[in-house]
Amino acid sequence: MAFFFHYLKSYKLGFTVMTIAIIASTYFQVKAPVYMGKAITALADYVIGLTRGVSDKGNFVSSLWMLFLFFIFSIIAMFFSNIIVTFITGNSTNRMRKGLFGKLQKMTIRFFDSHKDGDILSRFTSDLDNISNALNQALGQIMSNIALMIGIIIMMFQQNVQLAWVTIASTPIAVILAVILIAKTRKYVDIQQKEVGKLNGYINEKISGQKIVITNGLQKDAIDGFLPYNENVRKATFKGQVYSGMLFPVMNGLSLVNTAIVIFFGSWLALNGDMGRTTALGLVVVFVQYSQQFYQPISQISSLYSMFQLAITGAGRLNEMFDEPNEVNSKDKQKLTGLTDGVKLKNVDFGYSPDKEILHDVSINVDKGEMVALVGPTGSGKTTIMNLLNRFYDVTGGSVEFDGVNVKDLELQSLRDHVGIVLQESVLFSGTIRDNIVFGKPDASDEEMISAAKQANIHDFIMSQDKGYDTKVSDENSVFSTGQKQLISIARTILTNPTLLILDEATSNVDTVTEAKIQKAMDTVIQGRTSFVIAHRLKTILDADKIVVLKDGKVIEQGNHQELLDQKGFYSELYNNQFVFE
Ligand SMILES: Nc1ncnc2c1ncn2[C@@H]1O[C@H](COP(=O)(O)OP(=O)(O)OP(=O)(O)O)[C@@H](O)[C@H]1O
Repeated sequence: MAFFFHYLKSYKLGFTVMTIAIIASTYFQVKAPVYMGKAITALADYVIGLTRGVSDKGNFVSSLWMLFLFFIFSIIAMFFSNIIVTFITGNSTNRMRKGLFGKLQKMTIRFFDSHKDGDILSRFTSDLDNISNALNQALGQIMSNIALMIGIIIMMFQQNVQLAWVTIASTPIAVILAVILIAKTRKYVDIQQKEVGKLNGYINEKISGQKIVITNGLQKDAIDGFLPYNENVRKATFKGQVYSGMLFPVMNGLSLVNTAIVIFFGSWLALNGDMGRTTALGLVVVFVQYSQQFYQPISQISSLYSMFQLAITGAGRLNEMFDEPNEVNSKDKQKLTGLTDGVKLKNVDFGYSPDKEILHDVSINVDKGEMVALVGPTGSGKTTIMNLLNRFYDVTGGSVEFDGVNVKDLELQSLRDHVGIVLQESVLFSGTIRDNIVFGKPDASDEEMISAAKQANIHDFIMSQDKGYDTKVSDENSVFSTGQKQLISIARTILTNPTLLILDEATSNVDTVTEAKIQKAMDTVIQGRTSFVIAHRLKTILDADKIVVLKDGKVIEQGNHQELLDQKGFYSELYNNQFVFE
Protein backbone atom coordinates (compact mmCIF):
# COMPACT_ATOMS: atom_id res chain seq x y z
CA MET A 1 0.00 0.00 0.00
CA ALA A 2 2.88 2.33 0.87
CA PHE A 3 4.30 1.58 -2.57
CA PHE A 4 1.08 2.57 -4.35
CA PHE A 5 0.63 5.62 -2.12
CA HIS A 6 4.15 6.80 -2.94
CA TYR A 7 3.40 6.88 -6.65
CA LEU A 8 -0.21 8.06 -6.51
CA LYS A 9 0.04 10.83 -3.94
CA SER A 10 1.12 13.45 -6.47
CA TYR A 11 -2.14 13.18 -8.42
CA LYS A 12 -4.38 14.92 -5.86
CA LEU A 13 -6.05 17.15 -8.47
CA GLY A 14 -6.61 14.18 -10.80
CA PHE A 15 -8.20 12.19 -7.98
CA THR A 16 -10.45 15.09 -7.01
CA VAL A 17 -11.71 15.56 -10.57
CA MET A 18 -12.08 11.78 -10.93
CA THR A 19 -14.10 11.53 -7.70
CA ILE A 20 -16.40 14.34 -8.83
CA ALA A 21 -16.84 12.66 -12.24
CA ILE A 22 -17.60 9.30 -10.59
CA ILE A 23 -20.11 10.82 -8.17
CA ALA A 24 -21.79 12.66 -11.05
CA SER A 25 -21.89 9.55 -13.23
CA THR A 26 -23.31 7.50 -10.35
CA TYR A 27 -25.93 10.13 -9.61
CA PHE A 28 -27.15 10.12 -13.22
CA GLN A 29 -27.02 6.34 -13.37
CA VAL A 30 -29.09 5.74 -10.22
CA LYS A 31 -31.51 8.57 -10.89
CA ALA A 32 -32.34 7.39 -14.43
CA PRO A 33 -34.57 4.45 -13.32
CA VAL A 34 -36.76 6.92 -11.40
CA TYR A 35 -37.61 8.58 -14.71
CA MET A 36 -38.17 5.18 -16.25
CA GLY A 37 -40.72 4.51 -13.47
CA LYS A 38 -42.30 7.93 -14.03
CA ALA A 39 -42.51 7.25 -17.76
CA ILE A 40 -44.26 3.92 -17.13
CA THR A 41 -46.71 5.51 -14.65
CA ALA A 42 -47.36 8.36 -17.13
CA LEU A 43 -47.86 5.85 -19.96
CA ALA A 44 -50.28 3.80 -17.87
CA ASP A 45 -52.16 6.99 -16.86
CA TYR A 46 -52.26 8.01 -20.53
CA VAL A 47 -53.66 4.62 -21.63
CA ILE A 48 -56.30 4.68 -18.86
CA GLY A 49 -57.03 8.36 -19.75
CA LEU A 50 -57.62 7.36 -23.40
CA THR A 51 -60.43 5.00 -22.34
CA ARG A 52 -61.97 7.88 -20.39
CA GLY A 53 -61.52 10.40 -23.21
CA VAL A 54 -58.77 12.45 -21.43
CA SER A 55 -55.38 12.15 -23.02
CA ASP A 56 -52.23 13.99 -21.99
CA LYS A 57 -48.95 12.41 -23.01
CA GLY A 58 -46.89 15.42 -21.88
CA ASN A 59 -45.71 13.66 -18.67
CA PHE A 60 -44.71 10.57 -20.57
CA VAL A 61 -42.66 12.49 -23.15
CA SER A 62 -40.93 14.71 -20.59
CA SER A 63 -40.04 11.65 -18.44
CA LEU A 64 -38.59 9.91 -21.50
CA TRP A 65 -36.49 13.00 -22.30
CA MET A 66 -35.15 13.14 -18.74
CA LEU A 67 -34.32 9.42 -18.90
CA PHE A 68 -32.43 9.95 -22.15
CA LEU A 69 -30.54 13.00 -20.83
CA PHE A 70 -29.57 11.23 -17.58
CA PHE A 71 -28.11 8.30 -19.49
CA ILE A 72 -26.15 10.67 -21.75
CA PHE A 73 -24.79 12.67 -18.75
CA SER A 74 -23.85 9.47 -17.00
CA ILE A 75 -21.89 8.29 -20.06
CA ILE A 76 -20.07 11.64 -20.40
CA ALA A 77 -19.07 11.66 -16.71
CA MET A 78 -17.90 8.03 -16.96
CA PHE A 79 -15.85 8.88 -20.04
CA PHE A 80 -14.11 11.71 -18.12
CA SER A 81 -13.32 9.57 -15.13
CA ASN A 82 -11.89 6.87 -17.43
CA ILE A 83 -9.63 9.37 -19.19
CA ILE A 84 -8.31 10.60 -15.84
CA VAL A 85 -7.70 7.04 -14.62
CA THR A 86 -5.79 6.27 -17.82
CA PHE A 87 -3.73 9.43 -17.37
CA ILE A 88 -2.86 8.66 -13.73
CA THR A 89 -2.07 5.01 -14.45
CA GLY A 90 0.04 5.77 -17.53
CA ASN A 91 2.05 8.42 -15.73
CA SER A 92 2.56 6.53 -12.51
CA THR A 93 3.68 3.31 -14.22
CA ASN A 94 5.99 5.39 -16.38
CA ARG A 95 7.52 6.83 -13.20
CA MET A 96 7.79 3.36 -11.67
CA ARG A 97 9.63 2.10 -14.75
CA LYS A 98 11.96 5.09 -14.70
CA GLY A 99 12.62 4.69 -10.98
CA LEU A 100 13.30 1.00 -11.43
CA PHE A 101 15.75 1.53 -14.27
CA GLY A 102 17.46 4.33 -12.31
CA LYS A 103 17.76 1.98 -9.34
CA LEU A 104 19.20 -0.72 -11.59
CA GLN A 105 22.03 1.62 -12.55
CA LYS A 106 22.94 2.09 -8.89
CA MET A 107 22.93 -1.58 -7.98
CA THR A 108 25.97 -3.55 -6.96
CA ILE A 109 27.58 -6.26 -9.07
CA ARG A 110 26.54 -8.66 -6.31
CA PHE A 111 22.89 -8.15 -7.29
CA PHE A 112 23.54 -8.92 -10.96
CA ASP A 113 25.71 -11.91 -10.06
CA SER A 114 23.00 -13.38 -7.85
CA HIS A 115 19.88 -12.75 -10.01
CA LYS A 116 19.01 -14.26 -13.36
CA ASP A 117 18.58 -11.81 -16.27
CA GLY A 118 15.09 -13.21 -16.91
CA ASP A 119 14.08 -12.57 -13.31
CA ILE A 120 15.23 -8.93 -13.43
CA LEU A 121 13.58 -8.42 -16.81
CA SER A 122 10.25 -9.85 -15.62
CA ARG A 123 10.02 -7.03 -13.05
CA PHE A 124 10.00 -4.56 -15.93
CA THR A 125 7.52 -6.59 -17.94
CA SER A 126 5.00 -8.81 -16.15
CA ASP A 127 5.19 -7.18 -12.69
CA LEU A 128 4.81 -3.65 -14.04
CA ASP A 129 2.07 -4.85 -16.43
CA ASN A 130 0.15 -6.44 -13.55
CA ILE A 131 0.40 -3.24 -11.54
CA SER A 132 -0.62 -1.10 -14.49
CA ASN A 133 -3.62 -3.35 -15.32
CA ALA A 134 -4.82 -3.39 -11.75
CA LEU A 135 -4.46 0.37 -11.39
CA ASN A 136 -6.24 0.94 -14.66
CA GLN A 137 -9.13 -1.34 -13.77
CA ALA A 138 -9.27 -0.91 -10.05
CA LEU A 139 -8.79 2.81 -9.57
CA GLY A 140 -11.90 3.73 -11.51
CA GLN A 141 -13.97 0.57 -11.19
CA ILE A 142 -13.69 0.06 -7.44
CA MET A 143 -14.55 3.67 -6.73
CA SER A 144 -17.42 3.81 -9.20
CA ASN A 145 -18.81 0.44 -8.09
CA ILE A 146 -18.76 1.42 -4.42
CA ALA A 147 -20.35 4.76 -5.33
CA LEU A 148 -22.95 2.94 -7.43
CA MET A 149 -23.83 0.57 -4.61
CA ILE A 150 -24.22 3.38 -2.08
CA GLY A 151 -26.20 5.44 -4.61
CA ILE A 152 -28.58 2.55 -5.36
CA ILE A 153 -29.16 1.84 -1.67
CA ILE A 154 -29.96 5.53 -0.98
CA MET A 155 -32.30 5.76 -3.97
CA MET A 156 -34.08 2.53 -3.11
CA PHE A 157 -34.81 3.63 0.46
CA GLN A 158 -35.99 6.98 -0.85
CA GLN A 159 -38.38 5.30 -3.26
CA ASN A 160 -39.84 2.57 -1.07
CA VAL A 161 -38.48 1.19 2.19
CA GLN A 162 -40.21 -2.22 2.00
CA LEU A 163 -39.08 -2.96 -1.55
CA ALA A 164 -35.57 -1.69 -0.71
CA TRP A 165 -35.26 -4.27 2.10
CA VAL A 166 -36.54 -7.00 -0.20
CA THR A 167 -33.94 -6.09 -2.82
CA ILE A 168 -30.92 -6.08 -0.51
CA ALA A 169 -32.03 -9.05 1.61
CA SER A 170 -30.07 -11.53 -0.52
CA THR A 171 -26.79 -9.54 -0.40
CA PRO A 172 -25.16 -11.71 2.32
CA ILE A 173 -25.79 -14.85 0.22
CA ALA A 174 -24.21 -13.17 -2.82
CA VAL A 175 -21.18 -12.02 -0.84
CA ILE A 176 -20.64 -15.44 0.76
CA LEU A 177 -20.90 -17.21 -2.62
CA ALA A 178 -18.52 -14.69 -4.21
CA VAL A 179 -15.95 -15.13 -1.42
CA ILE A 180 -16.08 -18.95 -1.72
CA LEU A 181 -15.70 -18.88 -5.50
CA ILE A 182 -12.86 -16.37 -5.36
CA ALA A 183 -10.97 -18.36 -2.74
CA LYS A 184 -11.24 -21.46 -4.96
CA THR A 185 -10.23 -19.51 -8.07
CA ARG A 186 -7.27 -18.01 -6.29
CA LYS A 187 -6.00 -21.38 -5.16
CA TYR A 188 -5.96 -22.67 -8.74
CA VAL A 189 -4.61 -19.41 -10.21
CA ASP A 190 -1.66 -19.68 -7.80
CA ILE A 191 -1.08 -23.29 -8.86
CA GLN A 192 -1.44 -22.22 -12.49
CA GLN A 193 1.21 -19.50 -12.08
CA LYS A 194 3.63 -21.94 -10.49
CA GLU A 195 3.04 -24.48 -13.26
CA VAL A 196 3.50 -21.82 -15.95
CA GLY A 197 6.76 -20.79 -14.24
CA LYS A 198 8.00 -24.40 -14.39
CA LEU A 199 6.93 -24.72 -18.02
CA ASN A 200 8.73 -21.49 -18.96
CA GLY A 201 11.83 -22.64 -17.11
CA TYR A 202 11.82 -25.87 -19.12
CA ILE A 203 11.32 -24.07 -22.44
CA ASN A 204 14.01 -21.52 -21.56
CA GLU A 205 16.51 -24.25 -20.73
CA LYS A 206 15.77 -26.16 -23.91
CA ILE A 207 16.02 -23.06 -26.13
CA SER A 208 19.40 -22.10 -24.72
CA GLY A 209 20.61 -25.68 -25.05
CA GLN A 210 18.90 -26.39 -28.37
CA LYS A 211 22.19 -26.94 -30.19
CA ILE A 212 23.10 -29.72 -27.76
CA VAL A 213 19.60 -31.20 -28.11
CA ILE A 214 19.95 -31.24 -31.92
CA THR A 215 23.52 -32.54 -31.84
CA ASN A 216 22.46 -35.49 -29.69
CA GLY A 217 19.25 -36.07 -31.63
CA LEU A 218 17.20 -35.58 -28.47
CA GLN A 219 14.32 -33.61 -30.00
CA LYS A 220 11.78 -36.33 -29.21
CA ASP A 221 12.98 -36.62 -25.62
CA ALA A 222 12.68 -32.83 -25.33
CA ILE A 223 9.04 -33.06 -26.39
CA ASP A 224 8.41 -36.01 -24.01
CA GLY A 225 9.83 -33.92 -21.17
CA PHE A 226 7.72 -30.95 -22.20
CA LEU A 227 4.35 -32.73 -22.24
CA PRO A 228 3.90 -33.29 -18.47
CA TYR A 229 4.62 -29.60 -17.78
CA ASN A 230 2.14 -28.56 -20.44
CA GLU A 231 -0.48 -30.98 -19.08
CA ASN A 232 -0.10 -29.61 -15.53
CA VAL A 233 -0.66 -26.09 -16.84
CA ARG A 234 -3.79 -27.26 -18.65
CA LYS A 235 -5.21 -28.95 -15.53
CA ALA A 236 -4.58 -25.98 -13.24
CA THR A 237 -5.92 -23.50 -15.83
CA PHE A 238 -9.05 -25.59 -16.35
CA LYS A 239 -9.89 -25.76 -12.64
CA GLY A 240 -9.23 -22.04 -12.17
CA GLN A 241 -11.39 -21.19 -15.17
CA VAL A 242 -14.23 -23.42 -13.93
CA TYR A 243 -14.44 -21.54 -10.65
CA SER A 244 -13.84 -18.05 -12.04
CA GLY A 245 -16.28 -18.82 -14.88
CA MET A 246 -18.92 -19.67 -12.29
CA LEU A 247 -18.80 -16.25 -10.68
CA PHE A 248 -20.75 -14.37 -13.33
CA PRO A 249 -23.48 -16.99 -13.97
CA VAL A 250 -24.01 -17.41 -10.21
CA MET A 251 -24.26 -13.65 -9.71
CA ASN A 252 -26.52 -13.32 -12.72
CA GLY A 253 -28.73 -16.15 -11.48
CA LEU A 254 -28.98 -14.58 -8.03
CA SER A 255 -29.77 -11.25 -9.62
CA LEU A 256 -32.57 -12.85 -11.69
CA VAL A 257 -34.04 -14.65 -8.67
CA ASN A 258 -33.87 -11.40 -6.78
CA THR A 259 -35.60 -9.58 -9.63
CA ALA A 260 -38.36 -12.18 -9.62
CA ILE A 261 -38.84 -11.73 -5.86
CA VAL A 262 -38.94 -7.95 -6.34
CA ILE A 263 -41.55 -8.27 -9.13
CA PHE A 264 -43.59 -10.67 -7.00
CA PHE A 265 -43.51 -8.49 -3.93
CA GLY A 266 -43.96 -5.28 -5.99
CA SER A 267 -47.06 -6.70 -7.68
CA TRP A 268 -48.44 -7.77 -4.30
CA LEU A 269 -47.90 -4.16 -3.10
CA ALA A 270 -49.63 -2.83 -6.25
CA LEU A 271 -52.62 -5.05 -5.70
CA ASN A 272 -52.90 -4.86 -1.92
CA GLY A 273 -51.07 -1.68 -0.93
CA ASP A 274 -52.55 1.71 -0.55
CA MET A 275 -50.76 3.47 -3.42
CA GLY A 276 -52.26 4.05 -6.86
CA ARG A 277 -51.90 1.07 -9.22
CA THR A 278 -50.11 3.01 -11.95
CA THR A 279 -47.67 4.45 -9.38
CA ALA A 280 -47.07 0.94 -8.04
CA LEU A 281 -46.47 -0.33 -11.58
CA GLY A 282 -43.87 2.41 -12.12
CA LEU A 283 -42.25 1.47 -8.80
CA VAL A 284 -41.95 -2.18 -9.81
CA VAL A 285 -40.15 -1.12 -13.02
CA VAL A 286 -37.79 1.11 -11.00
CA PHE A 287 -36.94 -1.71 -8.57
CA VAL A 288 -36.42 -4.24 -11.36
CA GLN A 289 -33.75 -1.86 -12.65
CA TYR A 290 -32.23 -1.40 -9.19
CA SER A 291 -32.14 -5.08 -8.34
CA GLN A 292 -30.24 -5.74 -11.57
CA GLN A 293 -27.85 -2.81 -11.06
CA PHE A 294 -27.33 -3.75 -7.42
CA TYR A 295 -25.56 -7.02 -8.24
CA GLN A 296 -23.17 -5.48 -10.74
CA PRO A 297 -20.81 -3.92 -8.16
CA ILE A 298 -20.66 -7.10 -6.09
CA SER A 299 -19.60 -9.30 -9.01
CA GLN A 300 -17.32 -6.65 -10.52
CA ILE A 301 -15.44 -5.93 -7.32
CA SER A 302 -15.04 -9.62 -6.60
CA SER A 303 -13.75 -10.33 -10.11
CA LEU A 304 -11.07 -7.65 -9.63
CA TYR A 305 -9.69 -9.47 -6.63
CA SER A 306 -7.26 -11.76 -8.47
CA MET A 307 -5.99 -8.81 -10.46
CA PHE A 308 -5.25 -7.06 -7.18
CA GLN A 309 -3.47 -10.08 -5.87
CA LEU A 310 -1.13 -10.07 -8.90
CA ALA A 311 -0.52 -6.34 -8.54
CA ILE A 312 0.32 -6.68 -4.85
CA THR A 313 2.76 -9.50 -5.61
CA GLY A 314 4.23 -7.29 -8.38
CA ALA A 315 4.59 -4.31 -6.04
CA GLY A 316 6.30 -6.62 -3.54
CA ARG A 317 8.80 -7.73 -6.15
CA LEU A 318 9.54 -4.15 -7.23
CA ASN A 319 9.95 -3.11 -3.59
CA GLU A 320 12.41 -5.96 -3.15
CA MET A 321 14.56 -4.33 -5.83
CA PHE A 322 14.21 -0.85 -4.38
CA ASP A 323 15.31 -2.22 -1.00
CA GLU A 324 18.54 -3.66 -2.44
CA PRO A 325 21.64 -1.77 -1.28
CA ASN A 326 23.12 0.78 -3.68
CA GLU A 327 26.77 0.96 -4.52
CA VAL A 328 28.58 2.87 -1.78
CA ASN A 329 28.40 6.64 -1.91
CA SER A 330 31.99 7.82 -1.94
CA LYS A 331 31.65 11.42 -3.11
CA ASP A 332 33.58 12.85 -0.14
CA LYS A 333 36.44 10.35 -0.55
CA GLN A 334 39.87 10.89 -2.05
CA LYS A 335 40.03 11.04 -5.86
CA LEU A 336 42.40 8.70 -7.65
CA THR A 337 44.38 10.82 -10.10
CA GLY A 338 46.92 8.32 -11.38
CA LEU A 339 49.42 5.75 -10.20
CA THR A 340 52.97 6.46 -9.04
CA ASP A 341 53.99 3.40 -6.99
CA GLY A 342 51.71 0.51 -7.76
CA VAL A 343 48.84 -1.69 -6.64
CA LYS A 344 48.88 -4.03 -3.64
CA LEU A 345 46.64 -6.75 -2.32
CA LYS A 346 47.56 -7.09 1.37
CA ASN A 347 46.53 -10.28 3.17
CA VAL A 348 43.17 -10.32 1.44
CA ASP A 349 40.42 -12.64 2.64
CA PHE A 350 37.16 -12.73 0.76
CA GLY A 351 33.97 -14.74 0.33
CA TYR A 352 30.86 -14.03 -1.76
CA SER A 353 28.84 -15.17 1.22
CA PRO A 354 29.90 -14.98 4.88
CA ASP A 355 29.84 -18.76 5.32
CA LYS A 356 32.23 -19.62 2.48
CA GLU A 357 35.64 -17.98 2.18
CA ILE A 358 37.03 -18.06 -1.37
CA LEU A 359 40.31 -16.14 -1.07
CA HIS A 360 42.61 -16.79 1.87
CA ASP A 361 45.37 -14.39 2.85
CA VAL A 362 46.20 -13.33 -0.72
CA SER A 363 49.08 -10.84 -1.06
CA ILE A 364 50.27 -9.52 -4.43
CA ASN A 365 52.46 -6.48 -5.14
CA VAL A 366 52.49 -4.91 -8.57
CA ASP A 367 54.80 -2.00 -9.32
CA LYS A 368 53.73 0.68 -11.74
CA GLY A 369 54.15 -0.49 -15.32
CA GLU A 370 54.40 -4.18 -14.42
CA MET A 371 52.32 -6.93 -15.95
CA VAL A 372 51.11 -9.69 -13.65
CA ALA A 373 49.81 -12.97 -15.02
CA LEU A 374 47.33 -14.79 -12.82
CA VAL A 375 47.35 -18.51 -13.44
CA GLY A 376 45.70 -21.42 -11.74
CA PRO A 377 43.12 -24.17 -12.14
CA THR A 378 39.49 -23.37 -12.76
CA GLY A 379 37.72 -22.05 -9.65
CA SER A 380 41.00 -21.05 -8.00
CA GLY A 381 39.90 -17.41 -7.61
CA LYS A 382 41.43 -15.53 -10.55
CA THR A 383 38.23 -13.71 -11.54
CA THR A 384 37.48 -13.06 -7.88
CA ILE A 385 40.77 -11.14 -7.52
CA MET A 386 39.81 -9.04 -10.55
CA ASN A 387 36.44 -8.33 -8.92
CA LEU A 388 38.20 -6.88 -5.87
CA LEU A 389 40.64 -4.64 -7.76
CA ASN A 390 38.00 -2.18 -8.94
CA ARG A 391 35.77 -2.75 -5.92
CA PHE A 392 32.97 -4.78 -7.45
CA TYR A 393 33.02 -6.45 -4.04
CA ASP A 394 34.62 -5.45 -0.74
CA VAL A 395 37.26 -7.59 0.91
CA THR A 396 36.36 -9.19 4.23
CA GLY A 397 39.92 -9.10 5.54
CA GLY A 398 43.11 -7.26 4.53
CA SER A 399 43.04 -4.51 1.91
CA VAL A 400 43.42 -3.55 -1.75
CA GLU A 401 45.58 -0.44 -2.11
CA PHE A 402 46.44 1.98 -4.92
CA ASP A 403 49.65 3.88 -4.05
CA GLY A 404 49.11 2.86 -0.45
CA VAL A 405 45.50 4.16 -0.29
CA ASN A 406 42.80 1.64 0.54
CA VAL A 407 40.21 1.41 -2.29
CA LYS A 408 37.55 1.93 0.38
CA ASP A 409 38.98 5.43 0.89
CA LEU A 410 38.87 6.27 -2.83
CA GLU A 411 36.04 7.92 -4.70
CA LEU A 412 34.44 5.04 -6.57
CA GLN A 413 33.95 6.90 -9.86
CA SER A 414 37.59 8.00 -10.01
CA LEU A 415 38.70 4.43 -9.29
CA ARG A 416 36.54 3.03 -12.08
CA ASP A 417 37.71 5.81 -14.43
CA HIS A 418 41.27 4.59 -13.98
CA VAL A 419 40.63 0.88 -14.26
CA GLY A 420 39.99 -0.61 -17.70
CA ILE A 421 38.62 -4.10 -18.13
CA VAL A 422 38.58 -6.39 -21.14
CA LEU A 423 36.40 -9.39 -20.44
CA GLN A 424 36.50 -12.78 -22.13
CA GLU A 425 32.94 -12.37 -23.31
CA SER A 426 32.93 -9.08 -25.17
CA VAL A 427 29.67 -7.19 -25.27
CA LEU A 428 28.60 -4.92 -28.10
CA PHE A 429 25.70 -2.52 -27.55
CA SER A 430 23.20 -1.68 -30.24
CA GLY A 431 24.30 1.40 -32.16
CA THR A 432 27.15 2.00 -34.57
CA ILE A 433 30.70 0.68 -34.37
CA ARG A 434 31.71 4.24 -33.53
CA ASP A 435 29.28 4.30 -30.56
CA ASN A 436 30.76 1.06 -29.33
CA ILE A 437 34.38 2.22 -29.47
CA VAL A 438 33.79 5.64 -27.89
CA PHE A 439 31.51 4.14 -25.23
CA GLY A 440 33.88 4.91 -22.33
CA LYS A 441 34.97 8.30 -23.75
CA PRO A 442 32.04 9.80 -25.66
CA ASP A 443 33.90 13.05 -26.39
CA ALA A 444 36.82 11.32 -28.18
CA SER A 445 37.81 12.82 -31.54
CA ASP A 446 37.71 10.75 -34.75
CA GLU A 447 41.52 10.67 -34.81
CA GLU A 448 41.66 9.25 -31.28
CA MET A 449 39.02 6.66 -32.14
CA ILE A 450 40.77 5.57 -35.33
CA SER A 451 44.13 5.41 -33.59
CA ALA A 452 42.61 3.13 -30.91
CA ALA A 453 41.06 0.89 -33.58
CA LYS A 454 44.40 0.71 -35.40
CA GLN A 455 46.24 -0.24 -32.22
CA ALA A 456 43.60 -2.92 -31.66
CA ASN A 457 44.11 -4.24 -35.19
CA ILE A 458 40.48 -3.82 -36.16
CA HIS A 459 40.62 -0.62 -38.27
CA ASP A 460 41.03 -2.43 -41.61
CA PHE A 461 38.09 -4.72 -40.94
CA ILE A 462 35.88 -1.77 -39.97
CA MET A 463 36.86 0.09 -43.13
CA SER A 464 35.96 -2.97 -45.22
CA GLN A 465 32.34 -2.53 -44.11
CA ASP A 466 30.05 -0.45 -46.37
CA LYS A 467 29.50 2.28 -43.84
CA GLY A 468 32.84 2.00 -42.03
CA TYR A 469 32.60 3.28 -38.47
CA ASP A 470 28.91 4.08 -38.99
CA THR A 471 28.00 0.44 -39.58
CA LYS A 472 25.12 -0.51 -37.30
CA VAL A 473 25.61 -3.27 -34.78
CA SER A 474 22.60 -5.25 -33.66
CA ASP A 475 21.83 -8.72 -32.45
CA GLU A 476 20.24 -9.86 -35.69
CA ASN A 477 22.81 -8.19 -37.85
CA SER A 478 26.05 -8.76 -36.01
CA VAL A 479 28.89 -8.65 -38.48
CA PHE A 480 31.42 -9.54 -35.81
CA SER A 481 32.91 -12.86 -34.87
CA THR A 482 33.83 -13.53 -31.22
CA GLY A 483 37.44 -12.60 -31.89
CA GLN A 484 36.50 -9.38 -33.66
CA LYS A 485 34.22 -8.44 -30.79
CA GLN A 486 37.15 -8.82 -28.46
CA LEU A 487 39.25 -6.56 -30.69
CA ILE A 488 36.53 -3.92 -30.56
CA SER A 489 36.46 -4.08 -26.78
CA ILE A 490 40.23 -3.80 -26.70
CA ALA A 491 39.93 -0.65 -28.87
CA ARG A 492 37.29 0.65 -26.45
CA THR A 493 39.67 0.10 -23.53
CA ILE A 494 42.70 1.60 -25.33
CA LEU A 495 40.67 4.77 -25.94
CA THR A 496 39.99 5.26 -22.23
CA ASN A 497 43.73 4.98 -21.57
CA PRO A 498 43.34 3.22 -18.20
CA THR A 499 45.96 3.48 -15.47
CA LEU A 500 45.35 -0.10 -14.42
CA LEU A 501 44.32 -2.71 -16.94
CA ILE A 502 42.46 -5.91 -16.13
CA LEU A 503 42.37 -8.37 -18.93
CA ASP A 504 40.77 -11.76 -19.16
CA GLU A 505 42.33 -13.60 -22.07
CA ALA A 506 39.82 -15.32 -24.27
CA THR A 507 40.00 -19.09 -24.22
CA SER A 508 37.43 -19.46 -26.95
CA ASN A 509 38.70 -20.85 -30.20
CA VAL A 510 39.31 -18.17 -32.77
CA ASP A 511 41.05 -18.66 -36.10
CA THR A 512 44.81 -18.29 -36.07
CA VAL A 513 44.80 -14.97 -37.97
CA THR A 514 42.40 -13.37 -35.47
CA GLU A 515 44.28 -15.02 -32.63
CA ALA A 516 47.52 -13.35 -33.81
CA LYS A 517 45.69 -10.03 -34.09
CA ILE A 518 44.31 -10.33 -30.58
CA GLN A 519 47.74 -11.19 -29.26
CA LYS A 520 49.24 -8.14 -30.98
CA ALA A 521 46.44 -5.88 -29.75
CA MET A 522 46.91 -7.15 -26.22
CA ASP A 523 50.66 -6.59 -26.39
CA THR A 524 49.97 -2.99 -27.47
CA VAL A 525 47.45 -2.31 -24.76
CA ILE A 526 49.56 -3.94 -22.03
CA GLN A 527 52.82 -2.25 -23.01
CA GLY A 528 54.07 0.07 -20.29
CA ARG A 529 50.80 -0.22 -18.42
CA THR A 530 50.19 -1.67 -14.98
CA SER A 531 48.13 -4.73 -15.70
CA PHE A 532 46.60 -7.89 -14.33
CA VAL A 533 45.99 -10.58 -16.92
CA ILE A 534 44.12 -13.82 -16.38
CA ALA A 535 46.47 -15.65 -18.65
CA HIS A 536 45.66 -18.64 -20.79
CA ARG A 537 48.39 -18.30 -23.43
CA LEU A 538 51.92 -19.44 -22.82
CA LYS A 539 53.35 -16.35 -24.51
CA THR A 540 51.52 -13.99 -22.12
CA ILE A 541 52.82 -15.96 -19.17
CA LEU A 542 56.40 -15.95 -20.45
CA ASP A 543 56.20 -12.18 -21.05
CA ALA A 544 54.83 -11.42 -17.58
CA ASP A 545 56.96 -9.51 -15.08
CA LYS A 546 55.38 -11.59 -12.37
CA ILE A 547 53.40 -14.82 -12.39
CA VAL A 548 51.01 -15.46 -9.51
CA VAL A 549 49.95 -19.08 -9.17
CA LEU A 550 46.63 -19.57 -7.40
CA LYS A 551 45.17 -22.76 -6.04
CA ASP A 552 42.00 -23.05 -3.93
CA GLY A 553 41.99 -19.31 -3.26
CA LYS A 554 45.60 -19.21 -2.02
CA VAL A 555 48.74 -17.85 -3.68
CA ILE A 556 50.97 -20.88 -3.74
CA GLU A 557 53.82 -19.52 -5.86
CA GLN A 558 54.88 -16.11 -7.07
CA GLY A 559 57.79 -14.92 -9.27
CA ASN A 560 58.87 -14.72 -12.91
CA HIS A 561 58.96 -17.74 -15.19
CA GLN A 562 62.55 -18.66 -14.44
CA GLU A 563 62.20 -18.20 -10.69
CA LEU A 564 59.11 -20.41 -10.66
CA LEU A 565 60.79 -23.10 -12.73
CA ASP A 566 63.72 -23.04 -10.29
CA GLN A 567 61.32 -23.57 -7.38
CA LYS A 568 60.36 -26.89 -8.96
CA GLY A 569 56.87 -26.64 -7.52
CA PHE A 570 53.31 -26.69 -8.90
CA TYR A 571 54.11 -24.27 -11.75
CA SER A 572 57.18 -26.08 -12.98
CA GLU A 573 55.34 -29.38 -12.83
CA LEU A 574 52.48 -28.00 -14.90
CA TYR A 575 54.86 -26.29 -17.31
CA ASN A 576 56.93 -29.39 -17.85
CA ASN A 577 53.84 -31.46 -18.44
CA GLN A 578 52.66 -28.77 -20.86
CA PHE A 579 49.40 -29.10 -19.06
CA VAL A 580 47.20 -26.08 -18.52
CA PHE A 581 48.69 -23.02 -20.00
CA GLU A 582 48.31 -23.42 -23.70
N1 LIG B 1 29.15 -14.36 -7.83
C1 LIG B 1 29.55 -15.42 -7.13
N2 LIG B 1 28.83 -15.81 -6.05
C2 LIG B 1 29.24 -16.87 -5.31
N3 LIG B 1 30.31 -17.62 -5.58
C3 LIG B 1 31.07 -17.30 -6.65
C4 LIG B 1 30.71 -16.18 -7.48
N4 LIG B 1 31.64 -16.10 -8.47
C5 LIG B 1 32.52 -17.11 -8.25
N5 LIG B 1 32.18 -17.82 -7.17
C6 LIG B 1 32.92 -18.96 -6.59
O1 LIG B 1 34.23 -18.50 -6.26
C7 LIG B 1 35.21 -19.47 -6.57
C8 LIG B 1 36.31 -18.83 -7.45
O2 LIG B 1 35.73 -18.47 -8.69
P1 LIG B 1 36.50 -17.61 -9.78
O3 LIG B 1 35.51 -17.28 -10.83
O4 LIG B 1 37.24 -16.51 -9.12
O5 LIG B 1 37.53 -18.70 -10.33
P2 LIG B 1 38.48 -18.60 -11.59
O6 LIG B 1 39.84 -18.98 -11.10
O7 LIG B 1 38.35 -17.28 -12.25
O8 LIG B 1 37.88 -19.76 -12.50
P3 LIG B 1 37.85 -19.90 -14.11
O9 LIG B 1 39.24 -20.10 -14.57
O10 LIG B 1 37.01 -21.12 -14.30
O11 LIG B 1 37.20 -18.65 -14.62
C9 LIG B 1 34.49 -20.62 -7.25
O12 LIG B 1 34.33 -21.63 -6.28
C10 LIG B 1 33.14 -20.05 -7.63
O13 LIG B 1 32.14 -21.03 -7.51
